[in-house]
Amino acid sequence: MAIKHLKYGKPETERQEDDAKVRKIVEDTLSDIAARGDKAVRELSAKFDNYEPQSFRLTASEIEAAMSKVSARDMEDIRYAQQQIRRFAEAQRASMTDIEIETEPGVFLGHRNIPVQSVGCYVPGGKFPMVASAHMSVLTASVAKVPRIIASAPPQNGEPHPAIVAAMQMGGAHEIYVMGGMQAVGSMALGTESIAPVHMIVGPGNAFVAEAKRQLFGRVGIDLFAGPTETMVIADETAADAELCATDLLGQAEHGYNSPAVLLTNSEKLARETMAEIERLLQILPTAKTARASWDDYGEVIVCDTYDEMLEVADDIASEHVQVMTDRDNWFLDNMTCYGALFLGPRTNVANGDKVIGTNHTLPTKKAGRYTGGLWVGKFLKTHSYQRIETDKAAAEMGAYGSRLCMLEGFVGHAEQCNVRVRRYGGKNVPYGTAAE
Ligand SMILES: NC(=O)c1ccc[n+]([C@@H]2O[C@H](COP(=O)([O-])OP(=O)(O)OC[C@H]3O[C@@H](n4cnc5c(N)ncnc54)[C@H](O)[C@@H]3O)[C@@H](O)[C@H]2O)c1
Ligand SMILES: [Zn+2]
Repeated sequence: MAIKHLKYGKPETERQEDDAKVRKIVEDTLSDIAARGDKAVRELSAKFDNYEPQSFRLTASEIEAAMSKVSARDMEDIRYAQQQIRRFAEAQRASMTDIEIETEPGVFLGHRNIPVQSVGCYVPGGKFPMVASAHMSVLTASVAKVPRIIASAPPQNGEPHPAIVAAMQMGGAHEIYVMGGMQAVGSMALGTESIAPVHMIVGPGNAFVAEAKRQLFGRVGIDLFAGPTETMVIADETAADAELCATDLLGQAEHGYNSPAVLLTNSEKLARETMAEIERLLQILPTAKTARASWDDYGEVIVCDTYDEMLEVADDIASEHVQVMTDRDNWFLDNMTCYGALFLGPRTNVANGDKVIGTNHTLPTKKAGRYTGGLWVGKFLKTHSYQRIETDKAAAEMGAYGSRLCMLEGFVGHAEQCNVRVRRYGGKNVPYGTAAE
């Protein structure tokens, strides 16, 4: 087995120190919002976004005014993207059905999928106004029929971003706020004098946003841990070249200063050519400053001997995005178990997934792909079970088993819940505090 690193990112210990700093800042901020509500939110907004509006919530006429600034071409593109996302989300919704079966004569068990009743969708917009995140969260919640969908994005130069407002409104948001980062997530989850709290917070964001959601989990639901973007390219010489690999790595490294980009290949030649191509592109990419920081601190190049080794490394890293360009893309689809989403073959790419193709772009980071997939309509649905017994005979029979199994554990009160049914519906005399025969 030979797995060789041609380039390493920051060591794990340094990454953990960064995480600890973020954890502390978020903890203090959330306590402050819980204690001082709107006042705290106002101060944070002034400090981080230089934004102090009358109200953080947009009125109907402010929404209309913002939307009127969006060009017809942009509106049409947003509509197209939302159509693709809706189509796929509706098909996924249809895959989840309510069920009811008769497990024994007269015994009925079922489940119902019930929408979360209120959600807060965070749409990031610090570095880039992420219009697409509005489709991913708001529109998907609409397909799930969530009755109250509120959405928030940071201001851009002191104003709501027109295209984000349009995407939120077209996606079906019922309330639109202009708040950024931790203060948006914190106020929607905890509630303030002016914002009624929600039951669940969804959407991606920077390290502070992701950490705020993590800390709020329990008090509210969250979709998943979706922090700074990560990308992995799995490539061999048969399907990819240095230009494709380098472009796909830098395309996602530009998200911020802390976006891991990993090349995994079985060709040292392709690896070295890609590294050279990355240096060339970093001279001309207009967003090279952040892409360079990410590549220097978090970029990795790993060369394996075999496809099995590549699979093992890929599952271990569990990257958010995995672009596969090999002679066996479907083999990776069949065998990979830990990742956010797969992008198969050289003809598609992560940017398609980010913006338009229809799969959700809110995906697990920091190895969360080991225990969850990305945001999808199912995350907005709660699956609740129920049971019903329709015959006296079934009540007495199930009750007798139940009674004995309760007594096996010493639960006399539980057993009596069963016994009273055995007596009433089965006509049997089960003395109080004993197991039914
Ligand atoms: N995992 C996913 O599914 C996914 C999808 C899309 C985007 N992303 C990630 O979302 C992130 C978006 O980050 P962003 O920063 O551009 O936007 P953001 O909206 O997440 O954060 C911006 C806000 O952070 C606050 N802020 C600014 N400086 C701060 C500081 N020093 N401390 C605390 N808060 C501060 C401000 O209120 C600002 O409005 C990127 O890292 C991107 O990779 C992830
Ligand atoms: Zn992206």
